[in-house]
Amino acid sequence: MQKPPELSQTREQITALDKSLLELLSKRRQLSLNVARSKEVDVRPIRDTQREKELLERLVQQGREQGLDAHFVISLYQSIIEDSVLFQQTYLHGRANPDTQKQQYTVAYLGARGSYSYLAATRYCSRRQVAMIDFGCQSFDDIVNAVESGHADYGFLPIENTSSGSINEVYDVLQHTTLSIVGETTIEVGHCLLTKPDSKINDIKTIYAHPQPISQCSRYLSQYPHIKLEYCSSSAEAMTKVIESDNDSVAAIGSAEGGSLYQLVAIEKGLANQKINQSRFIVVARKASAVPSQLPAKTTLIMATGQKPGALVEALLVLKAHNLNMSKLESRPIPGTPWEEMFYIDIDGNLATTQVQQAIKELERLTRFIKVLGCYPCETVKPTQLSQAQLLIEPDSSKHIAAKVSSNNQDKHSRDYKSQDTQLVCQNLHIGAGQFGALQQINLPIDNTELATQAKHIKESGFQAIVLNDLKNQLNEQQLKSHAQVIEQAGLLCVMQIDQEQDFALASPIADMLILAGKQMYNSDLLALIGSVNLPVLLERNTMASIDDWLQAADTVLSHGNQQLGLCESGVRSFTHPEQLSLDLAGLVEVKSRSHLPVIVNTSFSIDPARLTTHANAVKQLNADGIILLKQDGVSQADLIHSLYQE
Ligand SMILES: O=C(O)C(=O)C[C@]1(C(=O)O)C=C[C@@H](O)C=C1
Repeated sequence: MQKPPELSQTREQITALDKSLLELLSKRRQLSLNVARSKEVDVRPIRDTQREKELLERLVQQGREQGLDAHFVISLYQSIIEDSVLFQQTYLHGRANPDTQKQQYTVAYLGARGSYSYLAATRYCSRRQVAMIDFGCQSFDDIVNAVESGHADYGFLPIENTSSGSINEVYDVLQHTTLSIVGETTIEVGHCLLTKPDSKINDIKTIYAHPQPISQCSRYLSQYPHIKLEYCSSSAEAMTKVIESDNDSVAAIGSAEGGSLYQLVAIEKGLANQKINQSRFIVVARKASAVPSQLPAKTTLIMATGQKPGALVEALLVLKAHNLNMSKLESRPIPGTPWEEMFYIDIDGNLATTQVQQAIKELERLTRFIKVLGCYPCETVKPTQLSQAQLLIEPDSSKHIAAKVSSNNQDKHSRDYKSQDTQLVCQNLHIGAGQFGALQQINLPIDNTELATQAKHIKESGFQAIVLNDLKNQLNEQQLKSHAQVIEQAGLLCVMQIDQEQDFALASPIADMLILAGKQMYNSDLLALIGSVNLPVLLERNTMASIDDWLQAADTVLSHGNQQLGLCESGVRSFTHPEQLSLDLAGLVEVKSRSHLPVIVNTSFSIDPARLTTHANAVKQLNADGIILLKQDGVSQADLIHSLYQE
């Protein structure tokens, strides 16, 4: 074997290379700032998931050429993109609130340097590239007082943790404050056992910690029943106790980063019960902030509905009616009024929009008390994923799998195989298991301006998605991508129909959902392909196919892994009117009773537009899980959709 280079020499090379990598990352960050500047001018959303998908796909390919694993490349770039998105958000939020721009912020937080609140505050300031003057406090009330009295610019309050849940005391403090929530930040909480350098785990007799880490590390602590637990008001206080102690038998629970500020070492790591342990903090300030429209925003409300039965449901229906997603609902008792609750609600939406304003106005009529606690940029960056197809499925090996699995095929579509109804979930479109989806099919070709106008009406009419078909004949890749972007900007999902084999490669990287056209129902290669993607798929019945054939084709798809499968009934050829399709309503009932898969009905080719309302309602009565309606020029289908959603 050839003698390897000296270890120290190789390490020097790695050190130099890492420095270059950091320089490149810093340059990339500056470029993303330029992107934010352009988006500020063009008023475009920060997030462009289509661009991210293209970027990831290219990088996976380039990485593969360099011998790098696709999953490694993806996870690396998901972090880089998260940083880029948050950096851009911070920049635009700062531009929209110029009076908050300072060289340094005084920040009030719980505990002292080294506490998790301190780490969250440091992270927040460093992203804003401002110096932080830290103002440690003994309690949440003290934090709020420090900001209200002007001693601090911002206060950091931990609001929830992924393992121990909501932090009730913070909700109680929020009931009475005049402060506004202006931001949020989430940090990874890596609990470690921190000791003086010479301590060993077997020597430890006392552990100091805040009650939250103690509850989050209960499984680890139960291994040492002889160790005494002493509660502290913050993790920083716990660390101080250890460093000030004159013996080596004491330890604290805290982060390795925090511990190093006290010269403590982490002798055990990963103490939390749950592998992913994160805490979300809210940032409060005296003045509310404005969130530019390009940023994903959250609005937090508190309200008291009174004790009338169903009052909360009524209030929540207002949010539903305005298509507002509620990402959190908490209730807390109101001091002095037993059995009455104050509700805390996080809405995904910007207070500046009429949608949110209108909802609040309606809530004001239904509630006894309502207050907006703040509107702020949402800092959760959901990572963009690539489908299996985009991760490049080797065609030969996929055929091999197809042969193997088909011999082990046991009626996967049947209710005997799976008793629960399958539900297709694609953002706000849910099909099956009691949820009804409404999709609008439009005719191509269409130009982007006209598409944007139509998409707006389609959204307003209550549909959740647009279906595009005849792709390859009508559009090139670029046009298809820009159509998908226009549809996404209208807040709708883009469903693409695979009419021929070439459509699959074109549509699967862009679409939110696929429909395999009935004429391809017997194409086993295409069934295998749609069975291998991580995308919801509807399998349309061939106009000549029996229900058995249809369900057998569904089994082929399910056998390849894709369980997000639904069926699409568009009509069958009848002997009475061979030139026109007729909707097989008896077939719909049969397939619903035999299979757990959701069934959506496409009325485009089988129903006379004059009788659409009657037929669409019949389809709903027969337990179909959704409907596809063809767009008709100059005809509004809003009333019809509305009636389908009435119980
Ligand atoms: O290209 C953009 O529009 C960017 O904002 C840059 C970037 C990136 O960092 O690559 C970040 C966010 C977008 O979602 C897509 C890409």
